[in-house]
Amino acid sequence: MRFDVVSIFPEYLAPLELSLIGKARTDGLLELAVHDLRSYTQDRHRTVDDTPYGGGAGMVMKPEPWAQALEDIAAAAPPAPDKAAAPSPGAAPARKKPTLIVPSPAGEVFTQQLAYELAGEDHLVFACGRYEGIDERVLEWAAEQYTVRSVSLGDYVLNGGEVAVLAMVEAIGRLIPGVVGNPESLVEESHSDGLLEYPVYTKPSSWRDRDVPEVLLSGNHGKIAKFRREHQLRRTAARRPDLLDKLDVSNFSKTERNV
Ligand SMILES: CN1CCN(Cc2ccc(Cn3ccc4ccc(-c5n[nH]c(N)c5C#N)cc43)cc2)CC1
Repeated sequence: MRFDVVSIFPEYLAPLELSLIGKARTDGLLELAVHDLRSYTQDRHRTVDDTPYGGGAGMVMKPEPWAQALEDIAAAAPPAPDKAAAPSPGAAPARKKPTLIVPSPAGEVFTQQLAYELAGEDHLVFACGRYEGIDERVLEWAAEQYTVRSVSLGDYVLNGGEVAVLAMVEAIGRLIPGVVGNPESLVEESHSDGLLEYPVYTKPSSWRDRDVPEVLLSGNHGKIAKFRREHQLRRTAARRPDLLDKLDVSNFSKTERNV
């Protein structure tokens, strides 16, 4: 998997050099390059924005620097075969388009399911907009050589796409085999089974007069699993009832439905 990120604030992406993603890069499990959009400008002021057509507050990001950057990145990327394309005898193997993720408050919401989907891609390119956004024609033009997806981190307003890209790269990168030491820890995660995760505890077993639930010290794995499942359901019902609506509760046991 290769990640390319374009931003006018490349230093914003420095945290991706740390921790799991940083180690995965060092170990060659993934590639990640951050590009300064201003290096694709042609004027001496390195201009990336201008006033919006139709009026309105703020500035809009000019299309040309984005086109230069995205052409450069697509051209530099090693060709990935399109495994889904039917081979045609005598023709060059079909190249899979890289995916361009454009963070936006107006995008489809980023979910764990989308993280899994994107973790299966060979090449993800992230366009971090700023100001009031990127000229819409860039997304239209980019569709010739990219699969373009506008994605939102959630229903709140940020000042640009960098924070969203930090979250998305971490959520996607950790799903790449080998990045997370113990793949088991990817199985029982919030949202992986549609429920929020259960509460976790560690030593000491008694802390400031608060004890770890006895069942967790029992060694009875059946009871522990039951305790954890019940607390997943309780927590989800209390904090995210919307997730329960999406689940097929017919495969819940009677007691689970009454938790
Ligand atoms: C006329 N007005 C009408 C209101 N719009 C709305 C608006 C448009 C951009 C911005 C700032 N910004 C620029 C690039 C960029 C990328 C992602 C996000 C973002 N915010 N929240 C998420 N979950 C995000 C993600 N992912 C924000 C961004 C702020 C507010 C502006 C134009």
